[in-house]
Amino acid sequence: MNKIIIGQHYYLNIYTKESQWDRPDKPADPSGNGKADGPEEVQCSHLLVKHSGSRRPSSWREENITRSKEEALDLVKCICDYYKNIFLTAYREQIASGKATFAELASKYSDCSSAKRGGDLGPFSRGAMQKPFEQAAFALKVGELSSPVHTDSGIHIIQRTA
Ligand SMILES: O=C(O)CN(Cc1ccccc1)C(=O)c1nc(-c2ccccc2)[nH]c1C(=O)O
Repeated sequence: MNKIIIGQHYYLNIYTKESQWDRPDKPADPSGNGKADGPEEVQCSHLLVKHSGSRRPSSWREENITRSKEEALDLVKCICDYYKNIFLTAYREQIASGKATFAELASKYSDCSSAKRGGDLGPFSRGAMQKPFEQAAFALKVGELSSPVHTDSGIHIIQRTA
């Protein structure tokens, strides 16, 4: 039987109407979809760099991918820095079109078949992608760029677009 202590504060989630004694460790989700654990669906673009340890070390760019995992990580970091540098130094109108910059990089360098669509993967829910990719994608805010994400397919940079 829970003890009621007169005068002790409790916390009410005004969206889900749930109450709790402990102070919440993250803001309530205003979308009111009843789940405090973020959006149900996100849309992302990504740039995949495969390596010799990838599950399928082949792509539209290169029939037989032999670069090492370390070389792939260096490449991803270099593309990431290049993109962030353009993004940060660009004027407001160019930042508004920053997505096009990401799409250009993905269409040039990504080993994923989505390169033809500037890396766009379309909207997806939890359970659709490899776990490391899903965790990173759902932790991004719209417009944000991930750090390098490792999956069985290779190493990704992910940009959440919606
Ligand atoms: O991992 C594998 O065994 C082979 N795959 C999976 C795959 C292959 C073709 C189309 C889509 C996915 C890939 O290597 C792969 N994974 C992705 C991928 C991984 C995570 C998120 C989005 C795409 N793209 C590709 C691709 O060739 O185009």
